[in-house]
Amino acid sequence: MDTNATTASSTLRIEQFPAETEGDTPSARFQGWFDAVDAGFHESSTEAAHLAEYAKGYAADNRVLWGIYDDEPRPGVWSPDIPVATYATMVNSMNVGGGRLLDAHQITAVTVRPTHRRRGLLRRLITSDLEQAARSGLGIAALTASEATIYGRFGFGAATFTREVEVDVQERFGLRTPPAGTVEMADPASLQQLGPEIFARFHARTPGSVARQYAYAKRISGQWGNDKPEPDKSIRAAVHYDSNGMPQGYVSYRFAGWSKEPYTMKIVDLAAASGESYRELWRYLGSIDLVQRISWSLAPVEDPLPWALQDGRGYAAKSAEDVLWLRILDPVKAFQARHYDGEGRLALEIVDPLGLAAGRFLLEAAGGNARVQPLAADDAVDLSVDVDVLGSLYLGGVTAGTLAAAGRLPGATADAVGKLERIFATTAQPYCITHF
Ligand SMILES: CC(=O)SCCNC(=O)CCNC(=O)[C@H](O)C(C)(C)COP(=O)(O)OP(=O)(O)OC[C@H]1O[C@@H](n2cnc3c(N)ncnc32)[C@H](O)[C@@H]1OP(=O)(O)O
Repeated sequence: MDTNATTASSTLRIEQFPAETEGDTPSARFQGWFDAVDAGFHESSTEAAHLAEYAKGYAADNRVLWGIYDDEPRPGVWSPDIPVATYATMVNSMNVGGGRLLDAHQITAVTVRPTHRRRGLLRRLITSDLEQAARSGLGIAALTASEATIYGRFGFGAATFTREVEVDVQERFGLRTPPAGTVEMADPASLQQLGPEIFARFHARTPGSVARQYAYAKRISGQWGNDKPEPDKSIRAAVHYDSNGMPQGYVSYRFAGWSKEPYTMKIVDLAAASGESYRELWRYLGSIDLVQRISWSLAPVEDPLPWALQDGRGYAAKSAEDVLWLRILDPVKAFQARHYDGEGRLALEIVDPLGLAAGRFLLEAAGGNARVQPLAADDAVDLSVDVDVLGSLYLGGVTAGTLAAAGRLPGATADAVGKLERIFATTAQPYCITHF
């Protein structure tokens, strides 16, 4: 795609391209694009030698990169090969309950140069991208947001949350359940292969989980550090095996250093294919000597751990953070894909400022499935819902009653809110430990 757009000072051109490498070297276009992303997120410029690794990973993810280029920069301005705005997309599966997976259109690497902000460049990129994604048949779009105030206007609502927790692992630490299986320390490099295998089973059983991009296996196994694709020797790892000797969970972690008191071990990544494995990994973490606290920034909001501990007060929940923001692109596809714990029949109008999901629909849920049919524009409906509010409701991370109390369902009767709540109610809180 090559779209021209004129501003007061220059002509801006939009390009869409894959992460290309020429042999072992990333293309000049990729280098310029990456430079702009680094600047947008206030990172140091990535060394040329590392770019090839990232380009390889982005190619494996099938990322589509977008750049807006200023072809007529003033003299002395940063190279015209470096875009004034960046944007990227890829498609990965999302667990939508009941073990069902739906492809999600993921948006990432959104930056606009300070000199070009608030001129509508993000709006231009995201509206054009969402239209393309909807046309290509994708039912839902997803992103993780740097700020909570940006994406609601484009139809995204916060849908999953995690908590930062600190667990006291001194004398008071202990689990109520007897040990099951064994936990072994592992060569972190083994997680390059084992990590994704176990994660795939966690993904299959966890509503809200999103499949992971290439970099994850590298980072959890210490082959890549957080800030560069070079080995991170501080990473340690352990694997839980069930009583049949099958690996069921892993944790990778690093020590926060002797200058930080209380002495703290930080979880880098923890994924378990069963509740038992989750508890056993914590039993292991609690047994590490010379450590007083385990910290984890991605604990589930409804964490079983404090209920598994003999002393639940050793578990301190700190801040909560939104992770996935969802945007319905195709209501029929998205709502029919989802699993339903609730039942009911609801006629709803979707209000969508971008028009993509707008319309009236009849949703009938029973036996875990829903049938969704478009209605005529003048058919009666139970209530109107903004598309960003539906994004928040989609996985059951918040109830319609809570959103009504927050004033996010204006004009809806208590009866209609009740219907909406019953249909979308889920027994499990959605949980996503994938950032992208
Ligand atoms: C998925 C991700 O990658 S999240 C990462 C997002 N990127 C960052 O946080 C990096 C730093 N920030 C930036 O690069 C830019 O400020 C961006 C990308 C957030 C916004 O880009 P811009 O081109 O300035 O946005 P644009 O001019 O298209 O604004 C569109 C609308 O969003 C609003 N908006 C843009 N940024 C923000 C913000 N940070 N907070 C609140 N509102 C915002 C604008 O006011 C405008 O509103 P309106 O249409 O109602 O008038």
